[in-house]
Amino acid sequence: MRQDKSLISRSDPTRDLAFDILTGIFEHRRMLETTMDRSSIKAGRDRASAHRLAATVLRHYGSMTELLRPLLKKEPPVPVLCGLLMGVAQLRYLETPPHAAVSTVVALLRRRRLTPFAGLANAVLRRVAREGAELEAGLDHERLDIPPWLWSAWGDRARAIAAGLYQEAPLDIRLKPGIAPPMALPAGRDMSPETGDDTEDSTRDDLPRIAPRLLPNGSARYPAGTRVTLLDGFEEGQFWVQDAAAAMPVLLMGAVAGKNVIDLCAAPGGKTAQLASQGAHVTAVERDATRMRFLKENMKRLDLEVTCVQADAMTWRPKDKADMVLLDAPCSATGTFRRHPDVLWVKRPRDILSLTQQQDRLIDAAHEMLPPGGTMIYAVCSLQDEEGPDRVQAACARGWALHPFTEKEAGAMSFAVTASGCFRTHPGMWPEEGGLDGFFVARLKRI
Ligand SMILES: C[S@@+](CC[C@H](N)C(=O)[O-])C[C@H]1O[C@@H](n2cnc3c(N)ncnc32)[C@H](O)[C@@H]1O
Repeated sequence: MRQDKSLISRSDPTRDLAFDILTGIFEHRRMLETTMDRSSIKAGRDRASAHRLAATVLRHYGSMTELLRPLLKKEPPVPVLCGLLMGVAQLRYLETPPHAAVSTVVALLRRRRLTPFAGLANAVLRRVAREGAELEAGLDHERLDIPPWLWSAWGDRARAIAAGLYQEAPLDIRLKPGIAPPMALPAGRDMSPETGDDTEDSTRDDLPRIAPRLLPNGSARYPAGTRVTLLDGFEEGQFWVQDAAAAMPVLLMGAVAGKNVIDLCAAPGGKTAQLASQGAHVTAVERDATRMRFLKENMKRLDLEVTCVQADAMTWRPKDKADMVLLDAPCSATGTFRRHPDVLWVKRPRDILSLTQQQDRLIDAAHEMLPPGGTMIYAVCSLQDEEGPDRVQAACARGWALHPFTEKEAGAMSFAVTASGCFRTHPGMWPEEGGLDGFFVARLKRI
């Protein structure tokens, strides 16, 4: 295949940013959003395309690495592998024309002072372009695309969970009571094809709109890629972003109107908004100053009144005991891999241990915020037993009793109620409705 010289010299913000994201993850364990935030590339279309390319590599990382194995005499340096994987992703999944997929990666490696590997990349990617289907035959994608430590930790749930990896997550919102969900612009039609900037309002007004899907738990669901800030009613504070599974901890609290609820670990405030919009008197506690600022901005946009406390929930105590505590604890977030496929490759087993220690301390702190008989809802967006059922079991030896959920309480998601009465979802569930994030929720009563 002839190399296109014009592509070699041209700048390529999409692939540059995707490469920075991937090397950030695999060389420095830096989360994808951190690289996006730091990037000087600002055009919306470049950022969206870079995100899509990097996320495609992350979703297929294991199987694409395996596909490359017979074509490489030895393991290449990490940045070279990242470049090669970008090429394979474009060839196998993104329908990029082969000459463009190959030449742009070769050009990228040259720009990044990896010229000695340009010939290798050219030869390897040309073979993938020709023989990709045969090279891929027989690979167990689900098994390979989940890091081995997570696959074994998920046990017999692993294959079902992994099935959720290949579907980009939709956009879910929750609406304030009495508000109808707005129509949306089709994803990708909201930016100018020339500049990548947001389209003018007047241009947008001419585009056709699509209706959301109304989920049985009251969430409204839009196709992946829909931009929430462009939905009518966003500025007016009529709704907020929240995955359908993330809405369940508050829905499982039952009637909260008029109750004093302490919302521990509250930012950016999805659950705070749910509680406040249902009439609870909410005290939102958040340790991180920047995240607390987001929470306050969100409550202002939504016109919801909430008492905000910037403090460490491990040491902060309320003047009066609460009627209920919601503890949405910091966790590994492995349940969010559809939206954040980087969690799979950034998190390590040792992170789990440190998180479980924090979770236990926060559960103990919540104990002191409730009267005897008071209820805490414990939630994590983690798929790990250590952060879910094991924490509940440990709490039951320290002054708590599990108060099981009934299937009726879980409504349309009764399938997620476990034998012990906890609530547990994973990304492979509810495929007919477009999938769910992974969440674990338990109701504990202070003894
Ligand atoms: C899973 S997120 C919470 C999501 C939030 N409940 C929502 O629904 O939008 C966990 C939050 O806990 C905060 N956090 C972690 N440790 C904390 C602590 N010791 N005290 C208070 N907040 C903490 C983090 O800064 C983060 O914002």
